[in-house]
This record gives sequence, structure tokens and C-alpha cells, in this order.
Amino acid sequence: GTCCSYRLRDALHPLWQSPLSIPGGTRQSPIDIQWRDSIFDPYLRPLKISYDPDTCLHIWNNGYSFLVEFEDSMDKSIIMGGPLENQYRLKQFHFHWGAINEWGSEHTIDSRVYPAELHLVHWNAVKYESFEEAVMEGNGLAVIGVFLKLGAYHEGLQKLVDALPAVKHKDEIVEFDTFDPSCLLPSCPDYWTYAGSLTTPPLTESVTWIIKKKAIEVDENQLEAFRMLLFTSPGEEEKRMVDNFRPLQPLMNRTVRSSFQ
Ligand SMILES: Cc1cc(=S)c(O)co1
Ligand SMILES: [Zn+2]
Repeated sequence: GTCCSYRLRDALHPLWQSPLSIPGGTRQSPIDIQWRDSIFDPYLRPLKISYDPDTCLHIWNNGYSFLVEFEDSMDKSIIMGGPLENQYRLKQFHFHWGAINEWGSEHTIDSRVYPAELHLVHWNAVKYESFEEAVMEGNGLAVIGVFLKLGAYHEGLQKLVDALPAVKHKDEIVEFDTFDPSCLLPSCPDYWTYAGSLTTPPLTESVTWIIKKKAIEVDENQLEAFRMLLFTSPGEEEKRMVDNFRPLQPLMNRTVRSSFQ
């Protein structure tokens, strides 16, 4: 059952012994989203997403995950609406995943763990001058989280998967001409939203999380391709890039809102 794998997976995480939560942290991520405790907010607007595939720059292995980065000097790939008061610009997207299909996601839904989770990271370009500045501000970032579950082959993901061997090692980078991340979003508009943090250092409490209710399906070979990446640089003893997710953090005094009833 999920409970034992839940306890097991926590015990198995030497890599993520990063501070379970920063001292004084009151809005850390990830969290377990209890469906029945989330509150439908009728004032939540539909999320408006418009990405320009030509803003895609490159894909690189940063030693934690692989990131696809976007040109963010103009309002070309943006999100707005939903819980957001401003327009946010897409900076990058990346994934978190496990060594096996039993775990890998950061957020959980009623303790259900998914094999992987996609994060699309955006920054508040109305209020701040740069991503680096926005990372330090309470309303600085908006991250869309999408669960990946084992199922049908995902056509849109394959373009990413095919590029992974070129970024097998830490700090390897490869040009990526055009890619529209919208193809990785489920068609269902439903989401949960809550105030949280980055899940990797500096763990700053600057993220408005938007967690999609529906998962996307990917097949076993596509998940295995993620697990072929390495944390390590060329020449170092190889360490497979797996289990790059942070343990669950306490909800503390937070409410999770839903855009659906
Ligand atoms: C900026 C950023 C956001 C997330 S969620 C992550 O895992 C790493 O970096
Ligand atoms: Zn992330």
C-alpha cells in the first residue's frame, strides 16, 4: 500500500536529506493534498496559458534534473488568471522522478504517489525585473505541477526523451529549437492551488503552486529514459539521476483551494 512505500521512500532518500524545512519555514513544499480538505473557490478564474514554441532555448542537465529553458526577456510565453494577480513568464520546466514507478512525484494526492512530476516555472515579470529577483519574493513565482502516470506512450514528450542522451552528464547542454510545453498539459482545466516554496535549494517561499488534478500518461520506456541520466559529470563515478524529489513538508497553517467542485 502507499503507506509503507511512503515510509520506505522517505528512508531511502540520502540525496534529499536537504533540510526537511528551512528554519522558520511556514510555507514549504511539497505537500500531501487531501482532496476532502481542499476548498472550492468560485472566484478562481480559468488559468490562461500561452506559450511561444520559438522561445525555447536549450535543454541541460544541471546535476539535479534536466531543465528546458526559455527566452524570457519579453512577454512571449506567459500564464495569467487562475490564482494569479499578475502575468508570469515561463523561465524553464523540469521533472522530478523515482528509481522505480512506485514513487517519484513531489506532491501527493491523498498520499497517492506518482512516478514523476513536471514543474513549469514562471516568474512575475510585472512586479520584478528578473527571475533571480522574483525567486526571493512571496509572489515572485508560479509553478504548474503536472503528475506523470504510467500508461500510453506520450507523443509530445518523446522529443524531449530523444534529446536526453545528449545531456546524460551534469552540465551537458544541447540546443533545442522549438518546443511547445502546452503539449505536456492535460486537457482538463481543474487544479488545486496553495502558497509554497521551491523544492530545491534555496527553498525560498516564493511559489504560488498550481497543481493539475489530471495526470498525463507516459510509457515505461519514456520513464526509463529519465532514469538513464546521471547526477555526475563525465569522468566521475556514475550515479544515476533518480529520486530527485524532496520529502513531504508540513501543511502548517495553509489551505489548499480547488478550481473545481
Ligand atoms: C526554480 C526551481 C523550481 C523548482 S520546483 C525546482 O525543483 C528547482 O528550481
Ligand atoms: Zn521542481
